[in-house]
Amino acid sequence: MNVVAEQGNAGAAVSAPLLMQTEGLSKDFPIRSGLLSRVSRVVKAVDGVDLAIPAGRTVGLVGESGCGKSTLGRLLLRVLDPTAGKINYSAPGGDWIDLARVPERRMKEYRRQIRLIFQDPFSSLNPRLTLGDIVAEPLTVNHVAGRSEVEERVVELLRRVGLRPEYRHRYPNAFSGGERQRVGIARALALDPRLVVADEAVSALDVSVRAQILNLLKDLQEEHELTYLFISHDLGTVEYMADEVVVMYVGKVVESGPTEQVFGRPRHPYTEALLSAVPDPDPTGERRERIVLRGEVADPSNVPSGCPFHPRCFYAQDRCRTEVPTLHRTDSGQLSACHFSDELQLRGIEELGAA
Ligand SMILES: Nc1ncnc2c1ncn2[C@@H]1O[C@H](COP(=O)(O)OP(=O)(O)OP(=O)(O)O)[C@@H](O)[C@H]1O
Repeated sequence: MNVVAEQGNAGAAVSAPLLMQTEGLSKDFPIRSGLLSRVSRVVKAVDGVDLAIPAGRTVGLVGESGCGKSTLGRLLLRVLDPTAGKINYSAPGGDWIDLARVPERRMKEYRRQIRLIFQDPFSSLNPRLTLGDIVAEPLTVNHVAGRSEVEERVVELLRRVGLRPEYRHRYPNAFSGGERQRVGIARALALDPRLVVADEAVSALDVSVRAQILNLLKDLQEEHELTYLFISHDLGTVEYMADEVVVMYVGKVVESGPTEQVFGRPRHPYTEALLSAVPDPDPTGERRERIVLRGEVADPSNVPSGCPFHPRCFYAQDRCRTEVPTLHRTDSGQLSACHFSDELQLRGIEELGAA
């Protein structure tokens, strides 16, 4: 196992110690049908993923809906149990622990260190709880603070995320989307985590509110040396947030590397197509050249032969239909799972007209 991400996920020197590194991580969902409930097909939601997350950095995880991003995020804190693979985690004492093999009763300790932020932090919460109760819940459930201390911590957490402490007596329905997400962040921070998995955390917010929340996440990262796995289908947001980016297609990583490099000069046709679909920030500007993604994301229970992207790829050759490409280092340093990664002249975000 690499303990230092000299080459990141990635390519260019990142030289930060790793906080987490998965090896061959996979998650199958068996689908049962019929009277006897037999397994009729298996959805390969995450399929052999090696993901390196450097400490104190942000790794962006992108791909269309259904590519396995959320499943991968949930595997990291064992909300879901993996079917195969390792989740190597650098614990506070410096030991490497394979979270995939930690018994469920011991996961509580690690789930304090790895927290999840959702799109709607209130969807699973009791609407009759006040904001203060909601932020306090991780503290009381984990018995990390006494009654009076909890109150103090809640006030401090609300301040930290830019909410007025007196809001703690109010109920969630009194708050805007941005305020609700600030509460979600306060809850995630309550236990002083080391890794935060943010799953579409700003996707439902208006553009101006989204920018405020992204900046808050960046400030908190600096203050608390946080590490983020930032999951989003919005490449513009990922470009702003992430040091490194990992592109997933049908459960597999198809490209990864430093964000500037991957978005500036992609080495996989799927990344190029995703970039061409980023909305143009200047509506009066020249129309962006669009590489329309043909068809739908492949069915993860019936993955096409050869390269899983070949039925949608404009550059596909015979070889792509039969031979599965492996993730390899390209001549520019990033990783790509395209047979023709070094030959194709794919366009980056500027050439496509987004910058
Ligand atoms: N519990 C489940 N049972 C069966 N299939 C599932 C389950 N959870 C996810 N899947 C399937 O696994 C695949 C990956 O889903 P996942 O939600 O991880 O993708 P995603 O990239 O996060 O997309 P989205 O942004 O829409 O959530 C999809 O085909 C999805 O239908």
